Amino acid sequence: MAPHAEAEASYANGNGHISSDIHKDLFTVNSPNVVYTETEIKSKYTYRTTSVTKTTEGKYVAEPKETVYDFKVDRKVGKVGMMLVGWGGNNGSTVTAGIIANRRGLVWDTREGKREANYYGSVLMGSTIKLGTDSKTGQDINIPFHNLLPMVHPNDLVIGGWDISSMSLADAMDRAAVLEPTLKNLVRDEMASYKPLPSAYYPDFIAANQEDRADNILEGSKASLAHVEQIRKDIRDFKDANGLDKVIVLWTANTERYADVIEGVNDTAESLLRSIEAGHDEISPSTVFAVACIQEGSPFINGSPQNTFVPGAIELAEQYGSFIGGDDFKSGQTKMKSALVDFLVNAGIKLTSIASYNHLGNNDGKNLSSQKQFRSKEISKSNVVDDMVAANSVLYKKDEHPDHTVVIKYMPAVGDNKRALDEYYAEIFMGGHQTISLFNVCEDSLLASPLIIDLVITAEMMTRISWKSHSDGVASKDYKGFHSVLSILSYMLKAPLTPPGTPVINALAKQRAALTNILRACVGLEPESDMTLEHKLF
Ligand SMILES: NC(=O)c1ccc[n+]([C@@H]2O[C@H](COP(=O)([O-])OP(=O)(O)OC[C@H]3O[C@@H](n4cnc5c(N)ncnc54)[C@H](O)[C@@H]3O)[C@@H](O)[C@H]2O)c1
Ligand SMILES: O=P([O-])([O-])O[C@@H]1[C@@H](O)[C@H](O)[C@@H](O)[C@H](O)[C@@H]1O
Repeated sequence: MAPHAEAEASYANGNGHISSDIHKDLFTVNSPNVVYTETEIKSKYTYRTTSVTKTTEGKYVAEPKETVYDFKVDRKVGKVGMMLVGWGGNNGSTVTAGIIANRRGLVWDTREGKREANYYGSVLMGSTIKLGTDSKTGQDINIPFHNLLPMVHPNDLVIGGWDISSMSLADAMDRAAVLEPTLKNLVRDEMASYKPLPSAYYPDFIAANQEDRADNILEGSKASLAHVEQIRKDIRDFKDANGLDKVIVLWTANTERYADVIEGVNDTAESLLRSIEAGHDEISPSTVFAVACIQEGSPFINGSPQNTFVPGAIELAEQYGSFIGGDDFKSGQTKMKSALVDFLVNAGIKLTSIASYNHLGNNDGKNLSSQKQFRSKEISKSNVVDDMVAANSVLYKKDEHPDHTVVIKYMPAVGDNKRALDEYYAEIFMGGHQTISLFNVCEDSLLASPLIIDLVITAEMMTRISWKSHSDGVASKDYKGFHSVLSILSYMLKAPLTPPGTPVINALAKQRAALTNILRACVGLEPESDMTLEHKLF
């Protein structure tokens, strides 16, 4: 029986697809540095970098460096829960319906004909990576990204969550007006059975125009230990009720205003916990969720632009060894920007102006029509070019950067189908100019939902990867997890959160390469190289 078919027989879990360790069935790495056991993949990996020193004459000395790591991957994925904050929103209801449709292999009628459930737009479920080259023909061998390591299949995710709106997921799906009625009707019964848990609602953090939705809230309009404990209990109850091994929590609720970072209030783990107990009004619902998840040991990801992870929250995550990640899904206009700016600047074209306008008519747009909430989004949408510009001292003097403006308008008529209009203006050879004008219709929730899946799958995977380093040829004693701040998630995010003091990378290609190559290293494979010397040196 073909290995894949064998896998089908041994892993089909009643949903008609292979779950658990798909990796084991598609490829193995034949290397003295990689060991497979029933429960683990262990690899010894040499990380090669170049250390650069500047001389007194202003020259550089480049020195190749090697660091040896041991990686260990737990092959047992287990049963995974995904709890969404803002579950009844456009993204929350859409991703839930999408997973149900995929799990059941649904096909529905549309004006353009029949459509099948898919995971398009998910980098893990919809794209491939180059495993290597064929030993005989030299041709690239590309495999589905999700086969690189054991990953939870989204069809297996058990979904729950919270919302300040009490609407069932079926009614929320109708309110969202994202999916075709023919599809909605196929998932309606299951969606109607889903009811969001009541949530923490502090009116000052989101637009006043959201108040009419807030009929499903916990008692108290400011941070409190009671809210933290209730959220922790909700996670435990969800885990117990569904026999889960772990729960990943993701914020897809409304964009909040920025919280002021205040010494003695939220600048340290201790001050943050004290402020929550005191009901300080500068502690946001999203930070309360982050604290609850950190203390419960559930990875927490922020899909919105606000500064949920105030310094105290990051310190708390480090103290607990819990994973956090964010901020703000990178779904459409900004995703395009992070690819286009990378291309232009790295082609030696001097981008001098970026005008980003968009209008949309969903509830997110309604919330963003309030200045304080828009400001959170403006920040995350504006900073995305900083690293690419700063890296090119040929085009830009120190602190020089393109003009960059971000405009978002609320236009109810277009609903979830955001219209993004961008103009990129650049200087080219000998005083010439290049003007690129883009009109990009982004069906926002259909672009964001696959990112939610990628963020949750990756965060879960990181809970099963540990490492230790070698010094003078001797490996350190114990394995440990990656840093609490999961910067590996940056490909899916506009404003990637990184460990304090480490650089932020926004260039889309670099972000995907980091995700790919870190996971390749976990099975002892070298970084993906497009040198193809084998096709040049012969
Ligand atoms: N393409 C995209 O859709 C995209 C891209 C990047 C970021 N985002 C961000 O994702 C978030 C969700 O987007 P959406 O289109 O689903 O918005 P939405 O307004 O449809 O959904 C947000 C949901 O959160 C709920 N909510 C608000 N405060 C809450 C709280 N304290 N606790 C629990 N629930 C709460 C609301 O009732 C609503 O149901 C927004 O912050 C948005 O900026 C979306
Ligand atoms: O990801 P992206 O398309 O650049 O940005 C989007 C904005 O253009 C949109 O106005 C906002 O409502 C979405 O939440 C999202 O942030």
